[in-house]
Amino acid sequence: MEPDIPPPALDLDEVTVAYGPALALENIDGMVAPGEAVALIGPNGAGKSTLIKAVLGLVPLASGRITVLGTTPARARRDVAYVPQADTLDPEFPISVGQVVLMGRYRRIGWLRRPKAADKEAARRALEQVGLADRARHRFGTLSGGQRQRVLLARAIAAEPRLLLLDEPFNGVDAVSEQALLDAIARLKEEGAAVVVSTHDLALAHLACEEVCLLNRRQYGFGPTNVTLTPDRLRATYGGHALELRGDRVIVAHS
Ligand SMILES: Nc1ncnc2c1ncn2[C@@H]1O[C@H](COP(=O)(O)OP(=O)(O)OP(=O)(O)O)[C@@H](O)[C@H]1O
Repeated sequence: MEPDIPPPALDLDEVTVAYGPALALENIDGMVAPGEAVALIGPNGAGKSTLIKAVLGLVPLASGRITVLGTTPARARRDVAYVPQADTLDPEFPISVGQVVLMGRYRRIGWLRRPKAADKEAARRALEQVGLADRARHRFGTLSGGQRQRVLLARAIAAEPRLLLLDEPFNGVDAVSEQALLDAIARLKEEGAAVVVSTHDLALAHLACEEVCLLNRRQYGFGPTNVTLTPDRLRATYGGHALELRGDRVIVAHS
């Protein structure tokens, strides 16, 4: 008998998305294996968030196909976690850090059931993994932006995802939070989860991602980071936008 080969965590097949008459994404093609991370890199408005929303099944495709964990985005949803940009959760919302993380369990336990001891333990461990175990009782809104981002990552970790989607998680976070985020991504990959991260931070792509997808409505490259993330390809992707190149490595790309 053939050994069972796990399906790709994510398979993009000629993915095209339109908002009315305007194409936001055109013919995006690529694959992410379990245990691997891909960085989505491109200027503002390139379609990175749109691609993440399409993988979540939140925007319809004009053509092409997205397969998540061997099935449709809607069917795979339970095994997919999403970390939005930290400023999308109202910091004034009167909820504790522990409660935010516990929300990650609800897709598994159902919104109407009470969390069990195992769920609370999973939430506690997730918070520990992002280095914020001592903040469980603090109000979410009292944390710094970087700490809030880590809490949202802990919520995603608590969901035990097989595919994790992160939308610009390193925007404006402090060095400690950045390292905590990198460590948590590394651990998830070790456990076999795949990670998709949209970012402007090219150093992060080099550090954490085996693959990159260069995006500006259409695809300017999708492949192993060390051969795909070249200055020439980046210039093409960013068009007229400013790039900061140090030596032959691109450290920061502004847009
Ligand atoms: N709901 C929408 N309706 C119409 N157009 C949209 C909608 N959402 C995004 N767009 C447009 O689609 C394009 C891609 O936007 P998207 O937010 O996916 O880019 P992005 O790469 O994530 O940018 P950013 O880095 O600024 O978040 C942009 O031109 C944007 O204006």
